[in-house]
Amino acid sequence: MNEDKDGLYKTLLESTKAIPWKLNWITKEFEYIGPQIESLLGWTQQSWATAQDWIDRIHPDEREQTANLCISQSDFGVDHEADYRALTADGGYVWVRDVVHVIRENGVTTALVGFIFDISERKKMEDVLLRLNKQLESLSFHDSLTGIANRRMYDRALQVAWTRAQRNQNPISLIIFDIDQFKQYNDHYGHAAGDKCIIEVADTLNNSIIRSTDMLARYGGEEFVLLLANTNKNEAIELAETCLQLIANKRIPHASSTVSNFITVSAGVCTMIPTDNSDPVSLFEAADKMLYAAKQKGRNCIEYSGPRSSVSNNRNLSGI
Ligand SMILES: Nc1nc2c(ncn2[C@@H]2O[C@H](COP(=O)(O)OP(=O)(O)OP(=O)(O)O)[C@@H](O)[C@H]2O)c(=O)[nH]1
Repeated sequence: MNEDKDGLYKTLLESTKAIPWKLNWITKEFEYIGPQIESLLGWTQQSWATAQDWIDRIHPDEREQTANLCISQSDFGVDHEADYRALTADGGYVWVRDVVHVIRENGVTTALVGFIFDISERKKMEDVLLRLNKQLESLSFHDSLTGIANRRMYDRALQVAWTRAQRNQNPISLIIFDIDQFKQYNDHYGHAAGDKCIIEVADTLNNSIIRSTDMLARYGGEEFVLLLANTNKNEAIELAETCLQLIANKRIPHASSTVSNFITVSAGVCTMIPTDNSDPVSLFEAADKMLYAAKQKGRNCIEYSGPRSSVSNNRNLSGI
């Protein structure tokens, strides 16, 4: 009767997808491993003699960590599980999950029994999801037309840069650029040409960036913001002037402009050293006011509040 029962259990265990095993924790020798292991990894049942065989067949990247976890948990008598890549007989790897139950006698671990599950499909799906999530995250922070940062990313970057400037009492500058008479451009050349023009202006502005802490974003429509951490007023004005010149150099025809025969932009510049209770929105509002002033002044120019600072420029502005 007992033999029948044992036979039944063995048949059941050996017909599951999960691979059963038992390891003597005193001798560190395998007492049993299901025959399914051979179809999963290619190694024969007999080749699993000791715990070392198991350790040797774990991918080197997670070998030490997995073995250490298993040894310490087993010694402490704690059931555990581990995901790792198991070496196949032909030199490949398969992602598996090992679920381990610890058997103790009088407070001493005597054996481990466990199941090995093939989780390679799940891992593949996880990789795909991870890649998709990364893509999605990147898309949600980038403008789809120009590929530069979008307003969402700008808002986040501004918050970080503002807090840092507040803490270190450094100047922070913002330049808002707006393409002049862009409605007329669209009306004259069509919306598709308008899109191309926005891309070219974005690329040109982006090329003016020389510090890793500078960030250009498309704020909306034909409006761009250039956020400049640790940049004083003089430096920001000079950079804005460089940008206007770089765009003029592109000589993008704009036949219906009353300002020039080519695309021009206006810019508002603002620099602040944040005080304790100041708000980053105030930086944008002040720069926007200056942009409005530049438009009022006739466009294709830069406006900033107050006199130019006398602090010498230490930004290595790109040549024009
Ligand atoms: N092609 C294209 N046009 C856009 C896009 N976003 C906004 N626009 C257009 O940009 C134009 C902006 O027009 P306005 O805000 O009147 O400003 P403007 O004509 O540039 O005039 P000023 O700013 O005063 O010089 C509108 O005609 C919008 O339709 C876009 O993604 N692609």
